[in-house]
This record gives sequence, C-alpha cells and structure tokens, in this order.
Amino acid sequence: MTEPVLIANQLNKTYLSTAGVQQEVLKNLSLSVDEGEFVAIMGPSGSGKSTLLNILSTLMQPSSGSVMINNKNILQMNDDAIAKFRGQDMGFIFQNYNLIESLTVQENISLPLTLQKVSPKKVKDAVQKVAQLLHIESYLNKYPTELSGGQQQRVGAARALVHNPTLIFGDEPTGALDSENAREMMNYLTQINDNEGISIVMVTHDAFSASFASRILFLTDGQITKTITRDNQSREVFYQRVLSELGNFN
Ligand SMILES: Nc1ncnc2c1ncn2[C@@H]1O[C@H](COP(=O)(O)OP(=O)(O)OP(=O)(O)O)[C@@H](O)[C@H]1O
Repeated sequence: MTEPVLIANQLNKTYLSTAGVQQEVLKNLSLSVDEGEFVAIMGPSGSGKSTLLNILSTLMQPSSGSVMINNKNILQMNDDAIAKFRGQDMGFIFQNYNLIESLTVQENISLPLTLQKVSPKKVKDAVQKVAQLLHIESYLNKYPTELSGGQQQRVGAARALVHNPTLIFGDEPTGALDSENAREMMNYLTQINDNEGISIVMVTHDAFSASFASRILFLTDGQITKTITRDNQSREVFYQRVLSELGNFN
C-alpha cells in the first residue's frame, strides 16, 4: 500500500485586510497526497489555490489546522528545522523561475546543494545528471538573462530537482510558457514522477497541464468541491474531462 507523503488536516486561513476586515480564504480544508502521486489543484481566481500551496509547502502558516510531510508536523518545527527540511525534501517550481541573474546556470542549479554544504564533486555530478535529463548541458555556463523563457523554466526545474526531493510543489509551472514548452515541461514532470517516484503538487489554471496529473482537486471559495481521478484514461481523454468540469465551474 502506498503511504501518504503529505496530510493536511482541517486547514483554515483568514487574512486581515488593511481596513481591518477578515477574509476566510481556506475553510476546514483537508487533503492527502500519496507517495508518487501527481496532484493538480484548479479553481477560479481568488479561490485560495496559491494560499493552499504556500501553506502545504511551509512558506506560510495557516490560521489553524495541521500539515504533516513525511510524518513530520511541519507547523511544529523551528525555522532552522524548516529551512533544512525544505532544502532536503522539497523542490519548488514557480512561474517566474526565481533564478539569480548574477549566477550562472550551473551555479543557480547548484544552490540547494551548496547551501547544504555538499562537496563540490558531488554537486558537479548531481548538476550533470539533472542537466542531461532536462537537455540543458550546453548552457550551464551562461547567465539566466541569455536564455529564452522555456530554457529558464527548465533551469528552474533542474534546481528544484537537483537535491532529490521527495515532493515537488509547482505554482503555475507552465504559466509563462508557450504551448510547445508547456508540453515539454509537463512531459518532464511526468517522467520524474513515473521514474523517480517523486510526488508532485501543482496549482494550475490550465486544463492541458492539469491533464498530466493523476488526480485533480477543484477549489471553490477555499473548499475542495470536486475531485476527479485519471485512473487508466489516456491523457487526451482526461483532458476532455477536465475541460468539461471547468465548463461546469465557470
Ligand atoms: N497576503 C494576503 N493578504 C491579504 N489577502 C490576501 C493575501 N494573499 C491572498 N489574499 C486574498 O486571498 C484570496 C485568495 O488568494 P489566492 O492567491 O490564494 O487565490 P488563487 O486561487 O491562487 O488566485 P489566482 O488564481 O488569481 O492566483 C484572494 O481574495 C486574495 O485577494
């Protein structure tokens, strides 16, 4: 039986506006993600997707509720333990890549390992391996500004993967890509999910990207109002299903 890598229980999040008005953005939301699962989170703008992802990935605290990752309660860890945990167990892929312009591609990808004080030889080997997988070996010595958007996105993905995380979080990982690069990124995520058993939790508004997931959670007003699973359907058939579900929502 597969074990859950992530269990979120009864999450609530309330923001206080500058005018002092409280807004409940997540409402008693619970979910779990199994080892090796690929989960997409969809929903209308403002439904709480990014807030949920930020809480699941330790970047934000909920108002109440708990989050367990690999059997550890991440809300009870101190800042040092959280930083170490993020560095070792999690990978992040964002829409805007978050690459550091003054560092080369090689240095950007190395960052999670350098921060963990891994030996230079091991860092080099790990970067080579991930660069091969993502077909970016030829521009390891370039700077991010010399690359196209799709290339930068692949470098961001390489950095998310270089330390062998057990869980990858993506916030609109194909948001800035054209359709060809989006397809390539999703094929790549599918490959690491299938071959390395890395679990993926991804927020997207894009039906095409979501159709690569094995399960899709639809969020409305801070609650999961619908879940669909791909089971043994082809991606193409699942894509049609996602489109029709989105039609029901909009
Ligand atoms: N830091 C914050 N302070 C106050 N309100 C916030 C904050 N972050 C988000 N919100 C509000 O919480 C609600 C949910 O925002 P969130 O970004 O989680 O939604 P989303 O589903 O990811 O939206 P989108 O698809 O537009 O990115 C919105 O109404 C937003 O204005």
